[in-house]
Amino acid sequence: MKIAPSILSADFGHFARDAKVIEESGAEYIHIDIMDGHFVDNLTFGAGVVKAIRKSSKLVLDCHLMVENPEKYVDEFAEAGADIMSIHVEATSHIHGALQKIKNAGMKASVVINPGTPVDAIKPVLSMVDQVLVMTVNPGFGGQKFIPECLDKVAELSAIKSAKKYSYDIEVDGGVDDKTIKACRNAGANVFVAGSYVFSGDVAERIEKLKSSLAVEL
Ligand SMILES: O=C(CO)[C@@H](O)[C@H](O)COP(=O)(O)O
Ligand SMILES: [Fe+2]
Repeated sequence: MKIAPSILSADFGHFARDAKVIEESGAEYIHIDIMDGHFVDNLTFGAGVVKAIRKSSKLVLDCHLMVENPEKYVDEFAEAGADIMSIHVEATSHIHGALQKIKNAGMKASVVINPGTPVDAIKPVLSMVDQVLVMTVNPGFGGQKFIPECLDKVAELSAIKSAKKYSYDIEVDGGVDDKTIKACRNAGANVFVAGSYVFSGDVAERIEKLKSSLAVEL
């Protein structure tokens, strides 16, 4: 089980400081949301910010690209120090090639599906990915309400993983807090992104609360 605080909800003027706080609070990943203003109606930052965070943290940098044609940026993110590169199946006509490019560049390859996209859309690439990210809100903004229907897809991916003996992690992203995290875990997720929940209080306390919610029996 891994907690991935999203720096989309952190202080944009103090990423290095907030990355340290995340690390000291016991989270396993730092989730970095890259948005291009085309694939989603929001603009954030690019590989330069990943490079800066890499200098101040040893944590796994879990980069979630909400950009059109993400294959164009693979080398740039690898050089910046990204560990995991998540790309949306809806954002490229060449999902297999793009994931292969990420693996060839030495990063973990992760495929993402939006709330309106079925698991069928990524079945052909499930044997090759390190992680599947199931969006539990529509991408673009932090602080949105969790969409519980997305958990059926988490359960479906978990069943496929067991049946085919695949080894991908299942990550959920959007509206995750100390309550919704339990339903995500029960459906089969093992990586949990949380932005507004973690940063709207004491970061260490909130991460601890997420971890203790996960420790409660199924
Ligand atoms: O990818 C995204 C949003 O598109 C996320 O990673 C958000 O940053 C999650 O924020 P919360 O829903 O946890 O506030
Ligand atoms: Fe994200």
